[in-house]
Amino acid sequence: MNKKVEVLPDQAALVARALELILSKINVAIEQRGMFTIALAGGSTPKPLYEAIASSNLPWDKIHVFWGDERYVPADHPDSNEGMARRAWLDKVEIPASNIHPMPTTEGDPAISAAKHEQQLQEFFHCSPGEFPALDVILLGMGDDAHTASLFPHTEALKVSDRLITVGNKDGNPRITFTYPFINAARCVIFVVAGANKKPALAQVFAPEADSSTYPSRLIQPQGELWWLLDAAAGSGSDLKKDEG
Ligand SMILES: O=C1O[C@H](COP(=O)(O)O)[C@@H](O)[C@H](O)[C@H]1O
Repeated sequence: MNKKVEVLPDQAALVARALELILSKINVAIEQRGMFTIALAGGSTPKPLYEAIASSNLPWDKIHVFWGDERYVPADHPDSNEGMARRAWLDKVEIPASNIHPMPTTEGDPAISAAKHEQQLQEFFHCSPGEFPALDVILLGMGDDAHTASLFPHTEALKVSDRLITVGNKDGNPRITFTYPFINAARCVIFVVAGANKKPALAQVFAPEADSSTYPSRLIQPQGELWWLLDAAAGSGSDLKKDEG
């Protein structure tokens, strides 16, 4: 793993740096493999980043978009991660509909939806059950409880290591989420974290010893690059262990 930590002065600088990094990964992936695959985060932090990506002139037909987690609601629900990304980015650009790969959420049973998406991913990446394909970029946020994607503290999803997709649990409400080994198979994982409320969780995620079940973002140790992009409110003044690898 090659880990880099950057603390940016404010949210605008955070968005600009994340955009720069993603654009460079798009160029490399398309040059080397002819397409770029990215999984998006939900929540509030990435919205301005998605708006910035939408303003970029990109080869949309070569870009495939997935989600790292989803709330178990239809895409037109205000809580939907897919809905947020569509409004901020995907509805504004000429990306083919077949390049957008949302997590299914309308089957009435989250376990069925998770299994369906697992199969969709296996078909897209031409992989067998038990294989973990590598996305070019997985974008992640982190909650103030140190959850990432929908891998919440002390939930069953944290124990799932034989699948790409599982059912998450946020205070009794189901979510659909990438499993941690699937995230760890990525070529590049980028955390984008903003706000002073994330500071205590970050200190535990970066501590030499702490419990991964209590602080699930600790499980994210990808084979490829790991970037932690923090705004000053989240990252300044902390004794964060910086770059490794
Ligand atoms: O519920 C979620 O929260 C996390 C963190 O969101 P943020 O608004 O605090 O950045 C997010 O990464 C995840 O995708 C989302 O479903």
